[in-house]
Amino acid sequence: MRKSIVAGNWKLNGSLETVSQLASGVASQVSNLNSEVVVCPVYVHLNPVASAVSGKKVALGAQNCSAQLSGAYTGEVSPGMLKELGCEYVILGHSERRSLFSETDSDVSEKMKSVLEQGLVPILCVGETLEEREQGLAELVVKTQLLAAVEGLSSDAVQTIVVAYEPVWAIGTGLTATPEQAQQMHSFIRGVLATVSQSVAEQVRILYGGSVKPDNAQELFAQDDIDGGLIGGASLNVEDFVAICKAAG
Ligand SMILES: O=C[C@H](O)COP(=O)(O)O
Repeated sequence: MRKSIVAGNWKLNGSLETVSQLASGVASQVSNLNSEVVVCPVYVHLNPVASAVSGKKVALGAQNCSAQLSGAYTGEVSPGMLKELGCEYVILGHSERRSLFSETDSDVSEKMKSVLEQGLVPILCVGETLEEREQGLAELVVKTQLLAAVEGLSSDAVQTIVVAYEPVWAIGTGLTATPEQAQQMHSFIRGVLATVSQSVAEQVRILYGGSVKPDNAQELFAQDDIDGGLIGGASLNVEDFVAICKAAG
C-alpha cells in the first residue's frame, strides 16, 4: 500500500513573514492526516520554514538543486546543503526549469544521482506540452523523460523516488487533466517503471500536478495510480492546500 503525498511547490513566491505564516498554518491543520505533506519554498526561505514546521507532520523540500556536491559553481546549492537545512525532498526537472532555464534530460539525470547519493528523495517531474499531446506524442515524451532520469540508477534507488506527472498545458492554466486522462498516463508511467522491476512499479508514488484545486482533488486522488499531488497556486493558500491534503487522506 503506497502512502499518499501532497507537496506544495511555492515557486518564486512569498516573503520571510508570509512563508512562515503559511507553513505554520498548514502544520497546525494536518497533524491527523495519513498522507505525507511536503512544502517546498525557495532556498532562502528553507530555514524559517524548517523552524515553522519543526516537530510537525510537514516535511521540507527544495525546488531544485545542483548536481555538484561542492566547488567552484557560483550561485549553486548542493543536495548536501539542502539536507543540512532539513530537506527530505527535492523537486527535479520541473517543466519551468526545463523550458525557462534550459534543463535537459541529461541535467536532470545528473541531479537525480546526486540527490539520491545524499539520501534525499527526488520528486521527478515529467509531462508533455499541449502541442506534443495533440501530435499523439504524450506517452513518448513522458517515457523518454522518465527513462533518462532513472538511467544508471539501481532498482533500490529507483524505488525510493517520487514521480510527478504534470502535463505542461495544465500548469497554472486552470485546465486540469480529467481524472481519466491523468489515470491513463499514471498507469502508463507505472508500466514504464515495471521495465525496471515490478516491485519498483508497485512502490513508486506517482503524483499528479496541474491546476489541482480543492474541488477537483478528491476525484483525481481516487484514481488507482494517483498517489497524491504536486500543487502550485493552491498551495499558497492555507485553507485550499489543507483541503487538498485532506482529499489525499
Ligand atoms: O509544481 C506544481 C505545478 O507546476 C502545478 O502548478 P499549479 O497547481 O499552479 O497548476
